[in-house]
Amino acid sequence: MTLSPAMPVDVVCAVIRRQDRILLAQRPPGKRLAGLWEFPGGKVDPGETPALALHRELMEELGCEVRILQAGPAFLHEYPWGCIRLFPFLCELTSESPEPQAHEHTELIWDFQKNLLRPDLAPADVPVVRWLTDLA
Ligand SMILES: Nc1nc2c([nH]c(=O)n2[C@H]2C[C@H](O)[C@@H](COP(=O)(O)OP(=O)(O)OP(=O)(O)O)O2)c(=O)[nH]1
Repeated sequence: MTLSPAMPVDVVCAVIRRQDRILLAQRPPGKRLAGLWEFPGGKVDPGETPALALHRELMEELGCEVRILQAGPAFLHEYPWGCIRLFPFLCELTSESPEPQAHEHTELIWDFQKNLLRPDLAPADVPVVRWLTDLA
């Protein structure tokens, strides 16, 4: 008998670009992947589109507003606790947006795109960085 794999959890993330830097956020203690760096975002709620989820999560986590420049392909990643389907969006802050603040993360950094493949990046984000590199 073959078991059907569990349905992946849909997660959106924002690659927010400002000049040649990208915003990275450090996951807080007590959460899965604590201490690793990720692109801000989160789980898509039932009935929500990925784009709506992105705007909601960014307002909750960072208090900022973005314009979506490009939607990437969805990337599947299997963690020991389950599978996620990650929808990346290349974005920029809107001209009226407040500066992003870490409401839920330990720290935020604007890092150069060439530095994103760091060893402490969330593993599911590696293909997102490759997608970004291929866009350039
Ligand atoms: N937001 C975000 N989540 C990511 C990224 N890469 C990655 O593996 N994830 C994972 C971490 C979480 O398991 C899940 C997103 O969940 P979340 O951020 O909404 O909430 P959470 O930490 O409470 O999730 P969890 O511990 O319950 O899994 O996707 C990323 O770049 N951004």
